[in-house]
Amino acid sequence: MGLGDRLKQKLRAFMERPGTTVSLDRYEAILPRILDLEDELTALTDAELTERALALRDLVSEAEDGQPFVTLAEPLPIDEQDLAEICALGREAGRRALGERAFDVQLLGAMAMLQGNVVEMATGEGKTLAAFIAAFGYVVRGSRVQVLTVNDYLADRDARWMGPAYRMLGLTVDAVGEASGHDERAAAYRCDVTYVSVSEAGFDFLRDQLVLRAEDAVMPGLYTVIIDEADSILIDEARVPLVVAGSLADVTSDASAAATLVATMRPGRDYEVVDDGRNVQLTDAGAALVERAWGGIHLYAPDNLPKLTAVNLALHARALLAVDVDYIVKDGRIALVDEFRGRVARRRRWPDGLQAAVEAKEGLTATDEGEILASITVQAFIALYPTVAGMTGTASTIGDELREFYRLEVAVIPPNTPNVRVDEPDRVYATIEEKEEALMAEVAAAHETGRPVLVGTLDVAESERLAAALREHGITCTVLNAKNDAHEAVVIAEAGGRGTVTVSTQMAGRGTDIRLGGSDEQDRAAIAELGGLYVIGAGRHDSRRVDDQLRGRAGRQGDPGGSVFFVSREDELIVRHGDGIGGTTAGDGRVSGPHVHWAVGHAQRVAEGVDFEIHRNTWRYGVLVERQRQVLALRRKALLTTDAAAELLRGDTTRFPADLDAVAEADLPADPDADDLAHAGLELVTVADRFAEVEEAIGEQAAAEIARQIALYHLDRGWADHLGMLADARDGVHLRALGRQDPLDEFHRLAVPAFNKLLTGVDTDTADTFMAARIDSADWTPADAGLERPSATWTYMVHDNPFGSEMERMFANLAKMVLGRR
Ligand SMILES: Nc1ncnc2c1ncn2[C@@H]1O[C@H](COP(=O)(O)OP(=O)(O)OP(=O)(O)O)[C@@H](O)[C@H]1O
Repeated sequence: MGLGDRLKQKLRAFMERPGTTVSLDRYEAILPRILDLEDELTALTDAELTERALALRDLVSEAEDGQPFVTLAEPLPIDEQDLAEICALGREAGRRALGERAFDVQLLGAMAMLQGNVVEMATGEGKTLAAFIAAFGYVVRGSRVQVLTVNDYLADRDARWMGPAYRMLGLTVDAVGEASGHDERAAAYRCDVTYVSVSEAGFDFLRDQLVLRAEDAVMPGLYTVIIDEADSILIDEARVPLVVAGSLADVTSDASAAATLVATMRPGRDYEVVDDGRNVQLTDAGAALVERAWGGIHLYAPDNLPKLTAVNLALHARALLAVDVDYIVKDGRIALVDEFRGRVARRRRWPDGLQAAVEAKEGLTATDEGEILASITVQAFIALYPTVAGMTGTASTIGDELREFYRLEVAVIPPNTPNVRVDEPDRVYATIEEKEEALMAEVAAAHETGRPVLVGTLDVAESERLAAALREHGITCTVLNAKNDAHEAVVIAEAGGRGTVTVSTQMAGRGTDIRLGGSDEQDRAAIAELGGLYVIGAGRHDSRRVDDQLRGRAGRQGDPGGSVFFVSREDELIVRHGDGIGGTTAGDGRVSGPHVHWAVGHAQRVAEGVDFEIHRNTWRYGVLVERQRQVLALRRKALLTTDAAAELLRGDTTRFPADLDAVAEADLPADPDADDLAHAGLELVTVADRFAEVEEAIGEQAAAEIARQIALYHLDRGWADHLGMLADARDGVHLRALGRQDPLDEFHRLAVPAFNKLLTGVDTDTADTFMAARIDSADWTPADAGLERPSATWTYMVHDNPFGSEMERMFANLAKMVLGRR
């Protein structure tokens, strides 16, 4: 079966997937038992309640030879009785300490999370409290818990907010943020429950992989993780590599010269945008222009590869990345915009020189990208936790991905109060202009009545354009986007007020709590009477989840509300994946017909299918590297915590010359072996003998420490080189894919022997360094032999390569073939 057939089969399976979710029957049956227990618990004093929770923990200790508060590699299993007891205690602590008694649906959510599921709970249904109960449950079953959030703010907020309830149950809790120092981090991770953003946790994990003394690591290990906004972290960010980079990289580039040159080029003549706007290539005329401008060079000569790369990157930056869509310029820096959240994506960079190309395009100073010292994708990082649970408002459409990539199931929790929001069918127009005209009229009509309106847009530029148009129509509105996020809290607080019109990017779509009647909710009843918040989407996103999150801003906790999306045939999603969508067009541009709505949904499903395939494909590349990383991590841990390096030297019988000065003077062939050395009359000594001498001179412990530091240096150096090599190999492999070899097989053919060489290389390099050095004091470090470690200076996330590949185009065409036209 060829690659194409395999892809076709997979895509078909994806399109025909069953939407199964976890049954809640079992958990519902426990609810009465929780009520009974609750009666008992309300009679206790606070101190007695704490005692009761601690008694649960003691059960684990007893099972583990009476050790107090043990942390197990995996939590003990949780049966019905445990679930009931945990939920009753959690509910009671929440009621007393926070003034919030968990609703039944929150308990269902907590129980489902305690069984290692991802729960879908609608906006405002109180996921924070449900997660607290689940976290408590995992701790009393012997685990430590990290609650992963999407940012520092939420980690801090939730740890503070839930803190009193945890403490009432005898648990310790803390948060880690970017500003936390080393000792604070170490202490926070040793609490029973730690709230931390996924990036901070990932960076700490990576930095721990680079420490030179075991006691400098901040994380005591990875146990249970509960993931907030699970779809966002597990799917949208899954492919993002977290990176720790060092300062020794050589940064010379032609970025700025290339940017100047490319700015003079004309689209169509000098370069072409291809693949539905996902790729760009130089024409012959363009290449000739570059060659002339750079003094008659031959651009495609191997020596000029760096120049060709610089031109290609500059073209990408110019033609495919747009300011106020993909990034904004803020305070003299490029800030990437997160496509799913509409926010500035903090600490994100484009990979492989693209960042520098965009900086050059905007006339900014290039920021250093450094050499990658350690790296892990979000998905691989999450996979390291033995126990995973999560929660989000939108999980049911990604059940398959969660199952395939994480072996997680989704439990859909019903809302506490039924959802009465009215979701109208999409309104489809022929052109963007007609669509926006109709959207204006819809906003104006709703605004006239005083009903609050939230207009959702796809990017910063669109939000600004629509806001300006609304103002021209005499409608006052507030804009919320990555550029003016400083006033977010105020804007959101008032977005549900009478007559308020808010134009926002996806920023308003997740985690924002829009209250009817504005912050004081004074007008609440009247606004509810008007129909509640009206969400109007200016276009559909590639992912249904983003649209659903936007809709979810209306109709929260049983409020009235409404939503509708406006779509045009010219929208990017429809152009790329919609196949025209059919229908007949009325005088105002409105398109109608039996298949129009189906066609819009179809375009979105194709986009999602493409994304899934790319995710799966990048993951296949990542699997091998991740396995290598794990092997290396074990090796490193052994070096760090045992005297493995000293053992190695002690047992090494390779002979080296005893007197290094004599070697310089001896008459030797280019690459001498031991025989050559002996022949030249040099005295030889084995590594083992030399090591014994050094031990004698500076003490066993000091010698072992020096051996350790040399080995760690070579291991880390080798890994950084390996990562660099793999990145280059991947690019090369894709070129080779055109030559019909399976690129993944090719990649493995390169990566496997390189890694094996790395592992053996560490041992020989360690011996070489040791023998070449003159170690006469315990203070000796590898830096004395010129082996400088790059300091782990930067942490960042690599932004998904935005420009398309052969692969993506292929998937999109296949998806269309598989789905067919109706
Ligand atoms: N059992 C409860 N009793 C009373 N109030 C509650 C209860 N549970 C949650 N709340 C309140 O509901 C609001 C929403 O809670 P929370 O922020 O946890 O929701 P969420 O599910 O995380 O929403 P989002 O999807 O917007 O993040 C909060 O103001 C919280 O205090």
